[in-house]
Amino acid sequence: MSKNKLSKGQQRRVAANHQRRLQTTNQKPKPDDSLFGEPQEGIVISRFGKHADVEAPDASLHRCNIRRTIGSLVTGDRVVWRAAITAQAKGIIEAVHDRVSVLTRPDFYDGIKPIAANIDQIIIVSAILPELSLNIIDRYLVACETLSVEPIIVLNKVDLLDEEGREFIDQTMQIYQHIGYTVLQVSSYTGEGMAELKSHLDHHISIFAGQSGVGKSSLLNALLPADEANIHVGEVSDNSGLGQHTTTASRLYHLPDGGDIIDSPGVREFGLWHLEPEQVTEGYVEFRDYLGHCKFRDCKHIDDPGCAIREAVEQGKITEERYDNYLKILDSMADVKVRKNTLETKD
Ligand SMILES: Nc1nc2c(ncn2[C@@H]2O[C@H](COP(=O)(O)OP(=O)(O)OP(=O)(O)O)[C@@H](O)[C@H]2O)c(=O)[nH]1
Ligand SMILES: [Zn+2]
Repeated sequence: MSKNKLSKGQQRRVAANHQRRLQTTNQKPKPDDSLFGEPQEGIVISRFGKHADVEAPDASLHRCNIRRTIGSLVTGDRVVWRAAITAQAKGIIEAVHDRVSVLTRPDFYDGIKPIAANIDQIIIVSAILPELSLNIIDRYLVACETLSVEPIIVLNKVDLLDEEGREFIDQTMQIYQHIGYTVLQVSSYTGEGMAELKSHLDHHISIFAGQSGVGKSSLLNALLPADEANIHVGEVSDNSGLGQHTTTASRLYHLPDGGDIIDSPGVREFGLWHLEPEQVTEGYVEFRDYLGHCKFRDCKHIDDPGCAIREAVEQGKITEERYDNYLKILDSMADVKVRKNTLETKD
């Protein structure tokens, strides 16, 4: 046997070593264990780009990198992470726990984008200024029902109402109270109704949803201690009547009287196009008693003969306001679907 040649046994060992090396190099590089502390639990307070701020059980805040294997990570996610040994370095988030709930919004390019995780209550903020839109409230309610997240309707800026206005609002809001929803009338200016709002936020992770300019930031500022309350409040521009989009990054705040609030710029309007019309129907709580009683099994509850829902509307058991918005929601969904398809075929 020549000196340069390997015996069969040596060749096998070399091949086996090579294979082992290949296997190890194919694995994702692991962070150097010596640079990080022990794995611990945490909650994502804010997520931006490639990083996230994680709150440790001792309430300290740590900027972290995110393992590439983690699919999506948003404010409110519960994670397993490890702090960096050196103070300046970033920690690393290694795993995400299953979510109790996830709030999403449609994205023309990415399909559906998560906005916030583990919320158990959505505060639908509305106001008489810029406008009181029952249609938008109904859209949010359907979204809440679909997500199985508890909604609370908060009507802000009641300081602007005179006696007549208050009567009108009381009556209008009864539409929602009659079908079992909690409605709170508040003013972030005068503090009216704020104690009741606080008590509804305790023990929950909530998110404020609502159109620009209804006063979401102002409410949050009023709920937080003065040194934390630096959320920018926008001016309602005179000509459009709509506030500017002033809130930028999504963030979780602990409230001094208990409970957490996630403030997110991504929830100005829930798109409902990724829901099926049946889900909108199911999202109308007061329809539930009548579903299954229509003449036709595939009744769309629009203009079908023998529709139990329409009959209930005619008899005043379901309010016309809610039913009209139901039709509008279905209509707008059809619109957006067409827009989305057009965009997709262009690609
Ligand atoms: N009269 C009155 N005005 C209020 C009240 N709360 C907020 N505003 C005003 O409403 C405008 C909009 O308030 P914001 O808190 O910026 O509204 P927002 O919902 O956070 O708006 P975006 O950040 O654009 O989504 C500001 O001019 C506030 O001063 C209130 O209780 N009463
Ligand atoms: Zn029907």
